[in-house]
Amino acid sequence: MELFDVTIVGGGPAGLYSAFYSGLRNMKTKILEVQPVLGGKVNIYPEKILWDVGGQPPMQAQLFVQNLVNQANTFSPTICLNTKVEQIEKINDIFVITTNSGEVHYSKTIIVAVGGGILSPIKLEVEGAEKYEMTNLHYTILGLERFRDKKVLVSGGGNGAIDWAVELLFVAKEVVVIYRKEQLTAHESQVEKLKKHGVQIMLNAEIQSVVSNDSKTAIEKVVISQNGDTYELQVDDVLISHGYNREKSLTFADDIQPLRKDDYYLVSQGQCKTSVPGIFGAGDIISYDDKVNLLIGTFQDAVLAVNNAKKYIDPQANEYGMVSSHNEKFAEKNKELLEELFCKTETSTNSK
Ligand SMILES: Cc1cc2nc3c(=O)[nH]c(=O)nc-3n(C[C@H](O)[C@H](O)[C@H](O)COP(=O)(O)OP(=O)(O)OC[C@H]3O[C@@H](n4cnc5c(N)ncnc54)[C@H](O)[C@@H]3O)c2cc1C
Repeated sequence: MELFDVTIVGGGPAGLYSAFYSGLRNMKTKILEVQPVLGGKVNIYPEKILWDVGGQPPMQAQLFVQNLVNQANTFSPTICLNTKVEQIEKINDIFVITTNSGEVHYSKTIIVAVGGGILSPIKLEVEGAEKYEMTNLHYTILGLERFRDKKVLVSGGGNGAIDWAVELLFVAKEVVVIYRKEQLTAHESQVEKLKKHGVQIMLNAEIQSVVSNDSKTAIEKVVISQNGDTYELQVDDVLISHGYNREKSLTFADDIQPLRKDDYYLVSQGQCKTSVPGIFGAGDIISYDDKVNLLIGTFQDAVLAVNNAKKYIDPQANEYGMVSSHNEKFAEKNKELLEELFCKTETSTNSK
């Protein structure tokens, strides 16, 4: 039986930063992630340019994930992909974690970082729509270039849909947005951008059916109902952003049920502690007053969760860790990085 100090359930931003910080605090760390890749729901929007992560230049989400994964690997945690945690129980002070394949993992503490659970996009409820998923019906943007000079219909009015519509403005020939409600619910500044570009926004509107092209391989027209009327719209591509179904996969044994909100989010008892000693939470899964689910918040949660896990294992441990970058663990790495930097500066000076 290999016993870990911390087992992190979920390899999204909260889990990845927890792994980094846990290594910094000398804890033997493991990440269990259900998907074949790390990064969590940032993988839903790989092309999006992130502007709101403190101190980071604007960068595409896929690069941000790569940076997070590299940082998480700094102290070489054990990482198990394709591993869905199904049940957590506590036996003789050790957490016993069972996965979908029947494997069992053992840990002194747990950090639950499962975000919104296992997400899958809510599909377009139109007969036969699924057969166009291989061609021009999309539930995410994987490569903006694909939409160059196309007429794209975006269905949805929340942040996800409107962020995509704004990105498409730079490549698509035309963007049309339809939304079933009276008002778009996305950030005002993004909605403003659409309006400035003269994007057609149809409210109180829904896709009623789709009409395929002659070869029946792709959607050619979309039939839209709006306020009792019906319209046909010629399209090249259809992008659906109707939210996500969430699988509440993770269960806890009866004697270690953390306090939950809405039967799902773990209610924070302060400092990312849950109501069960030894189980901590970080990122979108943890709920407290005025919580905003953003990337920056996941990092602070992760630090608190890890520091409390450390304290749980070793009550004598320094309560708040240390100013991270002053940690002596970086001394050797700093030397290497500074030498590299010095070499680069020398080479560029010599070549002038
Ligand atoms: C469309 C969209 C755009 C966004 N844009 C921004 C933005 O511009 N700026 C910003 O700051 N934030 C943005 N966010 C929010 C940000 O992505 C989240 O706050 C962040 O990803 C939360 O990280 P997390 O690690 O808590 O959860 P997640 O990213 O959800 O990661 C949780 C991980 O846990 C795994 N998991 C779940 N259940 C299990 C299980 N039982 N066993 C094993 N693994 C499991 C999941 O597969 C996933 O990898 C956006 C979110 C969305 C949906």
